[in-house]
Amino acid sequence: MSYIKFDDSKVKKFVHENELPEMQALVTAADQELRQGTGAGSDFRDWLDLPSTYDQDEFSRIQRAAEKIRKDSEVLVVIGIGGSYLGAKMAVDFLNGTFYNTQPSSKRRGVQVVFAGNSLSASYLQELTDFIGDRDFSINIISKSGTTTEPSIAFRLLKAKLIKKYGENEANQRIYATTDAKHGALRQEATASQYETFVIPDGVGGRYSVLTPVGLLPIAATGADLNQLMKGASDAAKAYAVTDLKENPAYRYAALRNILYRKGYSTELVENYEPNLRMFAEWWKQLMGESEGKDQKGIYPSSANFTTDLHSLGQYIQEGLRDLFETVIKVKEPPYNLDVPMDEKNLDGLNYLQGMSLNEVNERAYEGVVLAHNDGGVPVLTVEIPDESEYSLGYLIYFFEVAVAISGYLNGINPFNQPGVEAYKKNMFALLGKPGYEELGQRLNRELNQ
Ligand SMILES: O=P(O)(O)OC[C@H]1O[C@H](O)[C@H](O)[C@@H](O)[C@@H]1O
Repeated sequence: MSYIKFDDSKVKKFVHENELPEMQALVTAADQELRQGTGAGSDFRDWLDLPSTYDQDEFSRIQRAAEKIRKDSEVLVVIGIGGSYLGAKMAVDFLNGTFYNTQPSSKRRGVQVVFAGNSLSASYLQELTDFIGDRDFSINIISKSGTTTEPSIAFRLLKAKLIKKYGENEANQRIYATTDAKHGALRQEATASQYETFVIPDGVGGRYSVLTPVGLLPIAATGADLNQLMKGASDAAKAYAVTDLKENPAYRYAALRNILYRKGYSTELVENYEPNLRMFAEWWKQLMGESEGKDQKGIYPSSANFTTDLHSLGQYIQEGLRDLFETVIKVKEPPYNLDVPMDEKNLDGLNYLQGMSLNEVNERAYEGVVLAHNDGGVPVLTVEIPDESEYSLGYLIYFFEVAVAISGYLNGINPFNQPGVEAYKKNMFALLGKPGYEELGQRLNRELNQ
């Protein structure tokens, strides 16, 4: 029995029964490319075995650092963007719930965790600085390259606040740098200022890095169980190492989304029925979008939060352009449940739900939505995890990581690079007057003034 329940019954109408078995040969070939390193981008496959081969010493150091942060800080500011942001944020929200940061400290397992360096908004940074106020805080700066503009600017500003409060020596002991083992500006600064550092392994790209120190330190700062997280991922690594599509739901998911894509279903909406999974979709969008959107092709990864968006996007999903398919991430047993209360007056007419639990209502909503969207021409896949534990999250992360790698090879692209993200950066540098970009700057300014 698979730990994750993958339900593909609601794509049957859209996929002929021969199609999946006919994908087996291609999936087997993609699996070989991935496992034997014969596919494109093979230098970036170290996430595959990471859940069982990670550096135990560093893992213990992360836990000790998290303990120190929990003792000497009320707030941890995590600075990073893209893969150096989304995984940690997604996991912190998933494991701790929507109101974690606003809970009184007596109810929280760890420190408040806030994120910076994921936009260029001055207002956001000012509000975040005000949120910290005079309270004790630490910084975890995360950047693989060490040169990304957004986190670098945020780090300058927040480091200045830290130094002002504690002086340079103590400030340096409150800065934790997660970066490349040897290269990059952040590595240089960390060495010079003697920050405690953690390594983003060479063979792990940003969007595959949540189970490295990138995600692990912020997650540990909330008091979550890292061992269980890694155990879930390593059990998934074993479960999803089989090539047979009948036995491997992650590969089946990859194959089905490729079958659907070839039929013109070019947008995938990942959906949830639990608000603490909102950020999961954001993490998933980077994983899918940067992995697959290249060579002028790829499924467009999008998301919706239910039942919220049934009252906004619901109309489009039901009756708009028929190029959508949905992947629902479902939690079998959410951490809490409530009964719908009885109301004597029954003015809202809801007494027929009396005694029913809210989770049951949510479940009926899910079932109703799947059938309605199916009738409207939308294929629906469901990925169900038993609960919101660390173990389940580790399992789920690995499910999507291995699925997108296979899916990318099925679609004939390199799932591990992201050349396209450089284009805007070059333009931005040129427009900001960065040395070395003068010629491009002149051309862009002429274009802007036309
Ligand atoms: O960790 P960093 O080097 O700062 O990179 C952060 C992010 O920025 C880049 O633009 C890439 O598109 C992402 O793949 C990466 O995760």
